[in-house]
Amino acid sequence: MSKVLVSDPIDQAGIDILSQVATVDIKTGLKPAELIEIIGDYDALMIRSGTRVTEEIIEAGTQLKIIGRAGVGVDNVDVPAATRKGIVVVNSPEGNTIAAAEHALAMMLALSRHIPDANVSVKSGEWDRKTFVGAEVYKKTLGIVGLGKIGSHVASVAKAMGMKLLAYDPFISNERAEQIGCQLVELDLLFQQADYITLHIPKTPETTHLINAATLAKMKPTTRIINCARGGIIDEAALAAAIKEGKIAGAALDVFESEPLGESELRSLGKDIILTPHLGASTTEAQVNVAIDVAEQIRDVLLGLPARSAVNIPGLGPDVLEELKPYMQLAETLGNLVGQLAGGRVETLTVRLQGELATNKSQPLVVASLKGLLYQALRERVNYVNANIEAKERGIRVIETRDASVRDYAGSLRLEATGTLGTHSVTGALLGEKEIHLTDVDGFPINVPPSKHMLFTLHRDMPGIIGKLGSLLGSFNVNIASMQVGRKIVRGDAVMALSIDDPLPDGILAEITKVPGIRDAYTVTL
Ligand SMILES: NC(=O)C1=CN([C@@H]2O[C@H](COP(=O)(O)OP(=O)(O)OC[C@H]3O[C@@H](n4cnc5c(N)ncnc54)[C@H](O)[C@@H]3O)[C@@H](O)[C@H]2O)C=CC1
Ligand SMILES: O=C(O)CCC(=O)C(=O)O
Repeated sequence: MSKVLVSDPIDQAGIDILSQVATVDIKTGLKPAELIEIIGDYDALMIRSGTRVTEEIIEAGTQLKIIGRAGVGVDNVDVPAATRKGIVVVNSPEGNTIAAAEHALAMMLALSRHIPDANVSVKSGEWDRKTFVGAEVYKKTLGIVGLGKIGSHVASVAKAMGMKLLAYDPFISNERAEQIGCQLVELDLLFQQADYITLHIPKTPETTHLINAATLAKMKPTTRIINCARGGIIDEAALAAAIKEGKIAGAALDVFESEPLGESELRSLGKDIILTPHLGASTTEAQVNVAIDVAEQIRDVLLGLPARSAVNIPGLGPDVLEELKPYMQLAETLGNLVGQLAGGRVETLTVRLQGELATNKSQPLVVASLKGLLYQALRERVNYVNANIEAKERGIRVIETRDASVRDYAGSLRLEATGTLGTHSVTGALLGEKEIHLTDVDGFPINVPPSKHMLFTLHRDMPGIIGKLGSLLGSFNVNIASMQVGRKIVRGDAVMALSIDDPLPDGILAEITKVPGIRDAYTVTL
């Protein structure tokens, strides 16, 4: 019989499901070394946010087939390490949406009316009605950063409370925002105008310290911030200073840069701050939902069935998967690339399946393309199962076309993304069994393997331009690994594709477009 280790408190409903197919051991509060010592005995690990599943733990899990995260965020799991070992990582994308949204709303109201401190005051025998005069949320402006599942629910309740809604989410369409009753605005405007700011975004390199001394300085002295998303999106030292100096009115935090919260200035800010110990998902209902959702997936995977919310491995039949696997990687890479070239908000993605891919069997490649396209927005939380729904929610129209007559390669894939900043296209194929090559960018033929950091330029094909670009990059200490020019006619327009060793330093793109003859430059990280 399989063995499952449950290392965080999980609702009994989940344990009951696991017990149908496995021996279940519940061992909470294990230290990393203790977990490493025992994990080798288990086929599955079920966690909440308390267990950090590091690469070391994954390496020690020699029998592990699946890691189940009873919740949304999988940032406490080293997903790439699990993927490398062929371990499925599953989560529950929707089981705690309402709980987290309600917690954010409760925090907003509690902060406005000083409920926690007033409660403590009465319980200690006082009757102080002066200290706790609050503010109404009615007719105030709520700025929602991240209009996904939780942000959208917060929006609909806040609307009913008479609040004006601004939102910032670069991956959501205006139509979708309007449906929810929000006006999409740039982040700076949201910071300047909002009376309340609530964060509902993942923690990514782009969102880390999104709230910092500089952005706090843009806010009104009456602004209150709520973070029930992830610790680290707010620079806690800068927040504490801003509250102390009266630059903003207060904050309510459920999540912290380091959890459990240790010594922190945040604890000393009195009634202007509310702190809860990562309780967003802690409702009876949500805990039942996520426990069932994840336990069912663990049971299925242990029975050899696909998982419905795998964040790393598609829930497709193994035979189809085996055949399409190299092309799935191609589709994801092209989706990620074309999304970054298009920039802004993508409205339409056209996927053309060419040559031997022009069959119904290749449909998963459309999903894989979408997964790649959405990677910048959702990181490891977009998967083959939710990519379609996530695209639909963002108002992205997907057009699928087939052309069996294209025979340059056995099979190739062309993606075209149209968005608020224009249209871009990329084509790719496999060389040999699985070596990915980009064969066309924006209609210009090239033949380069994608690399982690790339730079593309659109320029006039004229003498000296390559040298100038090379010297400019050199002056910024950017090392070029390879470079290729694609052109249709001599001295016409051309595309240059460069693989570079490191990400481009800030500000250099603007310098590149100042080089005479270079019209546009794009940098991507794959
Ligand atoms: N406190 C708690 O106990 C809980 C916390 N969470 C956290 O709440 C957050 C939101 O969860 P969901 O709404 O379920 O996720 P979601 O994926 O439905 O929504 C996230 C939204 O953020 C947007 N986004 C991504 N990068 C962005 C950026 N740089 N700027 C603005 N928007 C950006 C995405 O387009 C997406 O619409 C996650 O971080 C999740 O881990 C979720 C449940 C419980
Ligand atoms: O498991 C928990 O209580 C935390 C939930 C959470 O943060 C999430 O689902 O992302």
